[in-house]
Amino acid sequence: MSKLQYKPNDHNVSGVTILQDVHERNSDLKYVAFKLIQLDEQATYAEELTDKEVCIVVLTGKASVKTGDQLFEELGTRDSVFEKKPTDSVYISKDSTFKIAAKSACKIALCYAPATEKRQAQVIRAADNSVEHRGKYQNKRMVHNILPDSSAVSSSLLVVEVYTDGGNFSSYPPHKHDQDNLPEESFLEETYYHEIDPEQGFVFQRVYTDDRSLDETMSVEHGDVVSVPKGYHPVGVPDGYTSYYLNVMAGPKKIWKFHNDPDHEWILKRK
Ligand SMILES: O=C[C@H](O)[C@@H](O)[C@H](O)CC(=O)O
Repeated sequence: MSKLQYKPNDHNVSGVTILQDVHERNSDLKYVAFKLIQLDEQATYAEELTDKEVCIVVLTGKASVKTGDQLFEELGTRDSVFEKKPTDSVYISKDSTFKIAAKSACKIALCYAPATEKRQAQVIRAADNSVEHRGKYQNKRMVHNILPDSSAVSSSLLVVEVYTDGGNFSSYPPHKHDQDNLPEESFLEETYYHEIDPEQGFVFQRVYTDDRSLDETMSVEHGDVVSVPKGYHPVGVPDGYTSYYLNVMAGPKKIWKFHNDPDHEWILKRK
């Protein structure tokens, strides 16, 4: 299996299962870190942040989040990500503590990035997500912008979720953002947390560089994480299945300026 691909764990302690935990010590990532936790009803999970900020995304179920003297309640809008509606999230800054309490069984994504300054904790309600329908032909996909680069909420963190129906590609035509070379291109590392409906499905993801010094093509399954330290990173979805992924991006500057693979950019010119 590719070193970029992470299979889920299932070690449950006191009602909390850390399904995914990708960070700089087990990946080539220096900016982005990602956790996926599953909480049994009434279970709690707490953390102390020092030099990182976090976006807590309530993927499924209902939860509350307490940080300092702020309590964000009634978080979560769906029992499955495949209800295809935005959900609620909470942004928490560096040098903070937080505690998540599960009001129902829930799945929570913890999306981390380095923070340069202390900011106000904020709830990002589902209604605050802008929804984009991108692409045509067989590269149609829907994007929920939780923390786009235009958001003033975070210091360096970008978080989006993407839905791709069967027979389509997303993150396509292949693009990359691995050069700190604005205005041409920004440097943003990325993680993909994948879910597939129905769950026995798989999607193909390729991560590759222009010189092919990195060129990994993966069969990605439900619950897998793929790390993208650099390179192009398209996803293809077989007929009959629906793909969901949650993207976390971060780098030296919170700007998403990507560069399309010139070999494939022509597809954008079709009428
Ligand atoms: O760089 C961003 C990621 O590749 C995805 O979020 C991608 O942009 C989603 C898409 O437009 O297909």
